[in-house]
Amino acid sequence: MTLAEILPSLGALDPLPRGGLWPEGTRVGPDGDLLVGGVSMSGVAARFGTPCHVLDEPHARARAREFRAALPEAEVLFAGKSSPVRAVYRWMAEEGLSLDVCSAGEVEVARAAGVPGARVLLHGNAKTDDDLKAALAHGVRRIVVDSPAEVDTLGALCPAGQEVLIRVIPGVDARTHRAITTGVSGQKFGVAPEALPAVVDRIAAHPNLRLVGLHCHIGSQVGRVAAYEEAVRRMVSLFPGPLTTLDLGGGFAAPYRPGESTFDITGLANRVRIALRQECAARRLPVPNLLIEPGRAVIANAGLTLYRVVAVKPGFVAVDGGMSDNPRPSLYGARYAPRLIGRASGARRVPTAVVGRHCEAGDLIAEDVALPQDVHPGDVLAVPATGAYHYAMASNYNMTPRAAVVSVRDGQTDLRVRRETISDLLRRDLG
Ligand SMILES: Cc1ncc(COP(=O)(O)O)c(C=O)c1O
Ligand SMILES: N[C@@H](CCCC[NH3+])C(=O)O
Repeated sequence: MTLAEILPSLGALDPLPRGGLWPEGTRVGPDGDLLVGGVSMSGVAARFGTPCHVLDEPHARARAREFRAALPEAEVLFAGKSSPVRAVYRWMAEEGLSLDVCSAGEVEVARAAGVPGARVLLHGNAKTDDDLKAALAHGVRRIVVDSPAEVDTLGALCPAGQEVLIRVIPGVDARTHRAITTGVSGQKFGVAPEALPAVVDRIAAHPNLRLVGLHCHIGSQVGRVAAYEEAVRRMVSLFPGPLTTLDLGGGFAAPYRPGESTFDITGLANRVRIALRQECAARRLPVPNLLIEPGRAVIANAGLTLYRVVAVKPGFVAVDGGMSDNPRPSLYGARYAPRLIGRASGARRVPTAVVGRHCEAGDLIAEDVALPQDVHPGDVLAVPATGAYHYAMASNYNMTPRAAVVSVRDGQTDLRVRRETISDLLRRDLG
């Protein structure tokens, strides 16, 4: 069936697709409004303005618990870069997750959220002295060394006994977008297997550093469980001797459009657990503590973004945000599934491109989505799956103030990050 054949058969209130795209418990009201966490989304748009990022707190917490339940023997670290919001770091810590950060800024969000350094791990391919100093000042327990030279820089700054891991390139192709494929040679992260022994020796020779394990991260928006199994086997084969820690990184995929599936966390747990035991037994190594660093798979589908329609042309609906709050279409060719909220429409559904307000033809959010033909300026659109790497990667392109972040739960709304103002932006411009 083609889209054109399906469109006229849809009713005035299109059902929400199943499968984890929207936060758990999201409902369509009889008036076409969308209720998330018991809160009216058109009400949120009216009260907080648009664009507005909304996070469903119970959904985020439930996904965090799911990871812990699937891998009770592992330490689950929330990838803080995916949603550097104090409340989110706090929820994750309350659910028993640790935190992975990669900059002084993320360390400070962790500190402000009350996440103790003992539960934080720092990584990054080009950590500045400021990043390292911020981490050490907060007592960050583990730091992932990404290059040979970093051993000396870190060793000179840190106290005796600093726990370190080494990020290694496992040579596993995650088969995701090239810009976020990080487990193969020819990209900037980690130490090649052949360079590993020299880095191990350099750490061993440093009085302040204590090597506890190896780290890898094969990429992001990875759908294949088998890629992680492969990574476990490769990583254990690279162990220079018994180590207490194997950090497999994150990257577990999230659905962005109807029909895409939620990552199989239980499948991951089973296959990784077996691979780890087998590989360690074969090499007569003790089984190390397993660490994983999910970001997107925890928080992406807890989030949605509300936009107001500003302009309409045949085939196009333009909204009051775009690549400044969502650079993912331009970076990775990502596409989303917006829906009209706030009113029911019986108008014919027509294939529509939802585009942003920025000065580039590539500034689009969705192509070929079935929207009612009568969508007009002032309408509100809701876009699911925006909880990860949206607020985190927002920019001020075209001097656009960044959007607010609001969280909802049990009918309650909390403003977590206030909307930026043009005065905020001008204050930095000293003339
Ligand atoms: C080292 C590391 N860990 C964890 C993550 C989290 O990735 P994701 O949000 O895709 O789970 C990233 C980002 O890809 C990363 O670079
Ligand atoms: N920012 C990317 C993923 C990179 C994750 C960080 N290593 C995204 O939105 O898909």
